[in-house]
Amino acid sequence: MIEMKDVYKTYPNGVKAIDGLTVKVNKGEFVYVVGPSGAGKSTFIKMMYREEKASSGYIMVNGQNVGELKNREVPVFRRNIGVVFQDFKLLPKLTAFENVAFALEVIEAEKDVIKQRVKEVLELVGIQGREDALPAELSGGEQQRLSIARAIINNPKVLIADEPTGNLDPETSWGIMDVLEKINKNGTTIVMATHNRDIVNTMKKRVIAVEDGKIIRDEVRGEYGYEG
Ligand SMILES: Nc1ncnc2c1ncn2[C@@H]1O[C@H](COP(=O)(O)OP(=O)(O)OP(=O)(O)O)[C@@H](O)[C@H]1O
Repeated sequence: MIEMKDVYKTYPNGVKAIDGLTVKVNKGEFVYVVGPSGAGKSTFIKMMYREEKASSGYIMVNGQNVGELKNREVPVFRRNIGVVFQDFKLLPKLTAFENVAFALEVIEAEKDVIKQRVKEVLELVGIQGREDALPAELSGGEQQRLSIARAIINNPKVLIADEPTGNLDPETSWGIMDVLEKINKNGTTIVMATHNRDIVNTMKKRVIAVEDGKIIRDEVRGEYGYEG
């Protein structure tokens, strides 16, 4: 599903963010990526959806060699990858419905299909009935649910989340984790970078710890493992 081999990433300013990384994530897994600030977590996961290009090494995602993708092939490649961010990145002038429908309009799905599918995903994430709300009219937790709905509208094989609970209080964060669990149970592979110790320690899933651009720990039922 996701495979990286001997991957390096140096940013144009000379920062070595990823320094020889090899890993495999199988279909249906739920993986936490942990590590100190600046360790390279975001860079690691951004390379999975070609937001950042590796400087060298081999990256395979959903059967596609990411390094060989031409720029014009990236949008189609990304249809099979949903992405969720800490700050939601919703379009502020569009309603909840429109934010989610957008990805289906791009692929010219029929109106009825769009309506039905948006209804399904809003229900799945638990914000049915809020179709007409603007993002600013939703709570932080609701906005994150909406951004998850947008990420899964195309039924992606992989969902990548970069600190999805980073802006949310603990109780709201648990609600988001329930939604991600449900999506994972439906067969979607999830990779989630997080600083949330409680969530990682409670959920007992695979934990990959990154430090100085390298994987220093990879455990099947791991713990967060950092103080503070
Ligand atoms: N676009 C960029 N240009 C230059 N350097 C960058 C860029 N993005 C990240 N870096 C640097 O690469 C290193 C790894 O950053 P990255 O964001 O991947 O870490 P992180 O583990 O996700 O950190 P955090 O937990 O704070 O989000 C850091 O030294 C960072 O300053």
